[in-house]
Amino acid sequence: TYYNHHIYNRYRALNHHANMDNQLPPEVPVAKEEVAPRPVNFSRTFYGIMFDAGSTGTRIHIYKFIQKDPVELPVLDNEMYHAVKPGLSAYADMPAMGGETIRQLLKVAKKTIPKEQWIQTPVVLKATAGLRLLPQEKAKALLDEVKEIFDDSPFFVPNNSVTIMNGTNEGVLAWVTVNFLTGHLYAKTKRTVGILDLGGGSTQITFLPRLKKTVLTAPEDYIARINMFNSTFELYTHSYLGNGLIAARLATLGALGADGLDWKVFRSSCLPKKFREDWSFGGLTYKVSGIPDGFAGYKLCYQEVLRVVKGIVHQPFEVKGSSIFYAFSYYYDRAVESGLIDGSRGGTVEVRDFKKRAKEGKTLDVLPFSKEHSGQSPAAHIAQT
Ligand SMILES: Nc1nc2c(ncn2[C@@H]2O[C@H](COP(=O)(O)OP(=O)(O)O)[C@@H](O)[C@H]2O)c(=O)[nH]1
Repeated sequence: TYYNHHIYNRYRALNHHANMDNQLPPEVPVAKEEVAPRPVNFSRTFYGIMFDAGSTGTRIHIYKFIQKDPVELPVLDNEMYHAVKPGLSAYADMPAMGGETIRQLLKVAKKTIPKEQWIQTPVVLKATAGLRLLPQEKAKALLDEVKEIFDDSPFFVPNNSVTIMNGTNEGVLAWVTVNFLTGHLYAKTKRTVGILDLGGGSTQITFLPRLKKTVLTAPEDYIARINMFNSTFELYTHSYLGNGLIAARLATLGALGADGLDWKVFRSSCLPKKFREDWSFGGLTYKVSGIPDGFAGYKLCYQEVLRVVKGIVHQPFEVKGSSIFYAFSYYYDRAVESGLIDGSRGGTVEVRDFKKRAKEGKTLDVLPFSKEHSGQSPAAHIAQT
């Protein structure tokens, strides 16, 4: 989850109907319309600590804001970022060790933020698919551990500061972020861009439908209503849990949720015949391999992947046209890895470009959306946010 200071303030005005679980610190002043007397030399520096607890890693973002004027919005002055792997969910059976990763990351915050600011600096952790995929009691044990570490820290811990963010909020916030950064977020905006976020455990699609039919024919819980600029936006959004890149690969191998992990080897024609590795995800280790005496390649792999996504992918008619989507996270990583885009500049691709690369065997990757967007594909801007 990427936070930007303007968005951060805009979130305050954003009344998200779908149970917005984001807790905002009370310190951030809301811009007021009325003109206040301007104190001389008013300048305030403040910080915020945001943990993104993803399925493949935990990241800390330490934001420094400067507010030069009490009636102006604060400006983001700096962002400090640090990440650890694996993610919290890898410690499903040893929450104390999971908590230790958070303690280590908080050390970075202590080094970055001046001591006198600690007590008013809010610290928040939002977990995504990794924890959503765990049994409830294991996820809770991890969250409780993190909460204790936050409470022991010198930072300000708001209510509900350690939670699992739901998939709807994850998709909606990514859409707000990308549209803000690309300059599409303003009153009565019509020309917005969609987002495709491929995480390790889940994948999100969010866009502002142009056709009323899209809203009317979508499953009810795929439509999120958010209030911005005194109007309501009806967004199409869905998070496919278990269809992030890593989870979908394991599902393709028939390994996700399987027993006998100690002795079973999960095989797939998506992997080279002689391939053999141990893969760890969500605290479990899976032995995976190609099919040594069988075949490997696009066609067979495609059939395997199809079995995983068949019947679960909702395909709104309007995205089959020439819609623009910003694709990031693993979409970006895989596009760079397979040579479709430049790693530092990003680029524009069509879904069929991924398909072409997969056919050429340039990448081993499973593409959960390859079926959905086949044919007339929307252009995707692959962006690193
Ligand atoms: N664009 C962007 N990608 C990120 C950020 N943090 C993590 N990622 C990417 O997210 C992917 C991993 O997703 P993760 O958060 O572990 O899985 P999730 O729990 O299913 O959302 C990788 O491709 C990371 O490079 C970020 O701040 N910005």
